[in-house]
Amino acid sequence: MHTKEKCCCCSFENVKETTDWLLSRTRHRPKIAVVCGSGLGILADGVTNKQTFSYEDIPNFPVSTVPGHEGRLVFGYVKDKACVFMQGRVHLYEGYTLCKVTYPVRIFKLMGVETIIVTNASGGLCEDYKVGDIMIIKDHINLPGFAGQHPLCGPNDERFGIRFPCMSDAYSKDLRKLALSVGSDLGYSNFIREGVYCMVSGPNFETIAEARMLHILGSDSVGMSTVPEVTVAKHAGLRVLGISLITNKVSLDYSREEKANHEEVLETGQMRAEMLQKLLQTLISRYDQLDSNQMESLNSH
Ligand SMILES: O=P(O)(O)O[C@@H]1C[C@H](O)[C@@H](CO)O1
Ligand code: HPA
Repeated sequence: MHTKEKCCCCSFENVKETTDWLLSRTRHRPKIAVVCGSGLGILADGVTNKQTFSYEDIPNFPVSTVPGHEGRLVFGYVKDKACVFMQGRVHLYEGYTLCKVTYPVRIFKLMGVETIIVTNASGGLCEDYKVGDIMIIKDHINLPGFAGQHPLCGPNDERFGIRFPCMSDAYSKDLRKLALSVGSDLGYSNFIREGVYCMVSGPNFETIAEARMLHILGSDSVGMSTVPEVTVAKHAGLRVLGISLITNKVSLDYSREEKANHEEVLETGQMRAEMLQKLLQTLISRYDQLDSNQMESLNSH
C-alpha cells in the first residue's frame, strides 16, 4: 500500500469541497477559464454580469502575495461565453507547493470548464523579440520538472487524470491557429509571435550564463509560471491556450546594460493590456469556430 501523501490540502475531496462552495454561491457555469499573469488583471475588466470572490474568502484557495496579482476570481460573460478569470495567480517561489499552485485548475475542471487560457509575463530570449510582443505559446520546457518539482509527482488520483499524460500536444493547435488569425485580423501581425516558453522557479531573474543556456536549449522566452498549470490542465483533459507577453528583453550579452526588474514587467503589462484584452475578447467571441469546419478556412501561419 502506498502511504506517501501528496499534500495535506489538495486531495480530490478538498478540490470538490472548494468547487461545491463556489457552485453554491454562484449561478455562473463557466466553460472557459482565463489565468491573468503579472500586471494583466485588466483582462477580466470587460466581463459582464460580473461576480467576484476574493481568494482569501474561498476555502483552501491559494492567496497571491505578489504585486500585480490582485487575488480575485471573477465570473462573468465575454460576449455570450460564460467565463471565469483568475485575476492573479500564485507561484512556486512564493513558497506554495505545485499542487497548491495548480489547485484552481482542478476546481475549474470540476466546475465544467473545458478550455483554459493561461497568460503570463516573460522575458524575451529570442534576438528579434521586442518588449511588448505577444507570444502564442507553441510548447514549453518544464525546467523545475527536470529537478523533480512537478505538480503530478506523488500518488496519481485517476479522477483527475491518467498516471502518464502525453505533453507533446499540450497547447491546442486549433486554439493557436485561431489566436494567430484573430491577431492578424486585429492588425497585430508585426508584434505577434509563436514560440517556446521555458519555466524557471525564480524568484531571481536569470544570470547571463543561464539565459544563454536556456536560449541554446530552444527557449524563446523565460518566466516563472504557467507550465505547472498547463501540465495539470492537460492531465485533466482541458483544451489549453498559452499567451505570453514579452515584458522585458533578457540580457544574453555581458556588455548589455539592461537589468530585469518587476516594475518594467508591470509597466509593459499596462502598455499592452488593452490590446491583449481585445485579442482575448475577440478570440473568445469566435470560439465556436473551433468546433465547426470554419477552422479549415483560417489563415495558416
Ligand atoms: O505570473 P507571471 O508568470 O505572469 O509573473 C511573472 C514571473 C514573476 O512572477 C514576475 C516577475 O516580474 O512576473
Ligand atoms: N525572467 C523570468 N521571469 C520573468 C521575466 C524574466 O526575464 N520577465 C517576466 N517574468
